[in-house]
Amino acid sequence: MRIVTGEEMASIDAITMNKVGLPGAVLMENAGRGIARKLLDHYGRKRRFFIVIGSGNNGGDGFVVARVLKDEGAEVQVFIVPEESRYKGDAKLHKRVFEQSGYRWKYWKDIESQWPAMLYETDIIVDALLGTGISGQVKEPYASVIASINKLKNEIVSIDLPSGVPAGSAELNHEAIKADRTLTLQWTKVSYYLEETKPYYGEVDVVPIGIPPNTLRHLASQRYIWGKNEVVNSWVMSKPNAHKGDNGRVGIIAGSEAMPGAAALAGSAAVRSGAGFTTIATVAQNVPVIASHVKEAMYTIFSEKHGYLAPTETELAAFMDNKQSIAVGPGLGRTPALTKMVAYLLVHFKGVLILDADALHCLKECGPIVQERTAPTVITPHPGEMAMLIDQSVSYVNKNRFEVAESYAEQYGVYVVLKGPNTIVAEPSGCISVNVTGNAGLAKGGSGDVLTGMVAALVARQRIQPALSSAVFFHGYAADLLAKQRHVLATITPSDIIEHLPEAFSIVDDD
Ligand SMILES: NC(=O)C1=CN([C@@H]2O[C@H](COP(=O)(O)OP(=O)(O)OC[C@H]3O[C@@H](n4cnc5c(N)ncnc54)[C@H](O)[C@@H]3O)[C@@H](O)[C@H]2O)[C@@H](O)CC1
Ligand SMILES: [K+]
Repeated sequence: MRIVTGEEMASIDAITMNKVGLPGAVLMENAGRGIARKLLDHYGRKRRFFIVIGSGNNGGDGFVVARVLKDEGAEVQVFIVPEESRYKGDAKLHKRVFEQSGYRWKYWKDIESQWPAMLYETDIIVDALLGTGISGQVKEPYASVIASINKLKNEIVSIDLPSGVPAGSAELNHEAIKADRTLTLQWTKVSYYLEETKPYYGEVDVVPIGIPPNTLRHLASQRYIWGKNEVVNSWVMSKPNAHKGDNGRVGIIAGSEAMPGAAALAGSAAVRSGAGFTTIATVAQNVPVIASHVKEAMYTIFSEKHGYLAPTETELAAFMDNKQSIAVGPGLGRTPALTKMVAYLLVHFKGVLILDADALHCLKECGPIVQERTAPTVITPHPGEMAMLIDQSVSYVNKNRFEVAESYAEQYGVYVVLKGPNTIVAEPSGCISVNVTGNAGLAKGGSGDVLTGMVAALVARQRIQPALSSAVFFHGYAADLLAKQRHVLATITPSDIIEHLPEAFSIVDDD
């Protein structure tokens, strides 16, 4: 399933009309009919609908919804916001079809004074005011209509996207409809995955409108959702006669004297995610405590300085030998020795190198080596770490997640796993996949260490992009499984996530 901006949606609509030959009025009929069907399925015919219609094609969809609901015997009132003369093209056509079907609309401004009382008797408000065609601040009379609707307690269902919310960005300096439910057309829009605009959408359901998939080849951007189907379809099953070496040799460099837990979580997650061999490199005093938690791992003791890892090049060279992937970072602390270690691994390690947590802070100094590296490099920043890497604020990163992840991945030739709600995986090619699993129970120290261990295990035996996207999926999916058992998300711990990985992985049925 793709994720699009308003401009991309308009260009695909145009290609469908002009190149494929499916008229816009048919797409609008499909859109309105699909939405009416969902409304009837969800709310039934006995509910009363109040449809508010704007002057663009989103309003045109509103006329189709109104006609189909009336055809089906539902109680519907229709109000248009602009002057009648403003309707053009397909919206004008469907306004006429609505009228010729014997149905009537009223001007919003004529009922404005009585509408709170009218709406008191109305169950559901359908918002067909503005769609993907909005530009800039919402102008009058739409701004006042939106503000009035938001004051009501009625259930609000938006067509395509909540009116006033831009499709492709989180630029929102004005009031927009706060929908309970959004029935989005054909594909979800970028703003649904951004922290600032997501809450406006409410629950989202996708309504196909008949755009042929081959039109997608005209899109330059590649953003898509990585869901259960993608995980299952891309999963490479273990061979029935596999031996340990076939399941990947994974190295985890983690844990200073004060932070043994980070190494235990990352190591344990790698083991639980099916790594054939997991070796944890840490300070000597950590080994007994970590080993009591991660019995299956092997241990390498690195030289240290004041409780922080400071390995020699010989120690690093020996550790790298034979490994498909190495993750560096959890619980290491930011020391000059860490920067040296990261630089050495970037140059000399030929497998997949995963840089997380403290190791990310070395990247600014190591930029040119990262660009020159030919083996795959993965970085797993949370928004704060990403902001540090590009010298921007966290709010800038949150508002521009797609662009930030994509441009960093392209500039440095790395895979970026930008964490947060709807974690993004950006490939060096610019291709982006978005995760839809997970919940607030994951917002805890240690949860990133678990993901790092999972990533290290999966990249060691699967292709890199599906491995990253699927690791993120399983991490969130385990949290979703736990959420079904617990009423309070706050009680979910990173260790619980590790324990639930077998249940999460069972969707790929790898016996
Ligand atoms: N043929 C098509 O292109 C299809 C489009 N569809 C619908 O059409 C929508 C896009 O249609 P449009 O491009 O006509 O745009 P919209 O319906 O989103 O709105 C554009 C209208 O709003 C006005 N407007 C723009 N910015 C504004 C602002 N800041 N404040 C107040 N008014 C503003 C414009 O003057 C124009 O009248 C989609 O969201 C979808 O609902 C669907 O019917 C499927 C087919
Ligand atoms: K809308």
